Amino acid sequence: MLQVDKLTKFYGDFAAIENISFKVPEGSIFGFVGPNGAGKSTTIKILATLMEPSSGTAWLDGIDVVKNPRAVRGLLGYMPDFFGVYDDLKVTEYLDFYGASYGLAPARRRAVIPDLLELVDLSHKAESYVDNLSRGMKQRLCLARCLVHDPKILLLDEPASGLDPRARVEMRALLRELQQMGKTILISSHILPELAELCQHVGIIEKGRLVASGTVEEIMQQGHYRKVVKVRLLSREEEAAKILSQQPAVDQVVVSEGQVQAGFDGDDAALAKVLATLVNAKLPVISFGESSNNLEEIFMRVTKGEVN
Ligand SMILES: Nc1ncnc2c1ncn2[C@@H]1O[C@H](COP(=O)(O)OP(=O)(O)OP(=O)(O)O)[C@@H](O)[C@H]1O
Repeated sequence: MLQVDKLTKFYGDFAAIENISFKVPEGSIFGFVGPNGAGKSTTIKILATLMEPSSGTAWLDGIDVVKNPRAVRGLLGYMPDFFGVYDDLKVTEYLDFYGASYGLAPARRRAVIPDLLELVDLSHKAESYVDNLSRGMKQRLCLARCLVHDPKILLLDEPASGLDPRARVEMRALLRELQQMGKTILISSHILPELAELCQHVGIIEKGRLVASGTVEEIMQQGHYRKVVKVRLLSREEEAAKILSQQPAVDQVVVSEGQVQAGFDGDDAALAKVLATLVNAKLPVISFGESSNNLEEIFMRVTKGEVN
């Protein structure tokens, strides 16, 4: 469990973050979303004990990051948003170096490194020089490095930045695997749809302030966001649009690009009734679902200052 309480950080007179509070339940993935310069890296560096806050604090597994940074370090794995240069260091040597830094005995390091390389799919690169790896491979190696001491909590600052679509999918799969291994994960990103799919909880930060946090569902309730429902049909879209606009909790029905889209303000049971109505009218429905871009829509509205 990770708990952040009224965290504030000034650089001189400038407040990079102000009064940030949120909780990440044990074993869950928390998406920390915000535009460039919003204060994500500053927050993560404080959690990683690399920087002290001006006020407020955070607890990792109940341990205060300000009062007891040494104890916290053993619990966390931190992946920064950029890499250093590692001349003449092979992949295995790199992990061995980090293992030694964490105080792992040589025998333990020899046992753990092949497992880590297998986890991040780099076994075939064990004897390659780090500088010769592709960007995606370097990101995965950096993730392996965070895991060398088997931390409970991972703080990942834009782990998918600069990756191509395939490498992003692979990174997501890897993060899911780590969650299944029981890790609690905080991941920052501005790639919103991919976070919506991966994270159970999100926090949206803008200009140093947390403007929304909770599950995507909770954020939608807090801000009175409507869901967006999309329906694809073989034909008779106009008829479907008419039926939809007569349903309670449905508004702003539009037909575009062969599908019907509508705003919807209700729970899952109400949504199931809407689908049943379309099917009972014998409309040829191919697919019916909520927009996968909900988080993106929320983010755009929240950071435009339309709410809060
Ligand atoms: N050492 C520093 N001294 C002064 N200002 C800083 C320092 N580090 C960061 N800032 C400023 O604090 C604000 C927050 O920066 P931070 O790096 O935390 O944002 P971020 O959300 O991680 O952005 P990005 O996604 O671009 O990394 C920015 O305005 C940045 O310019």
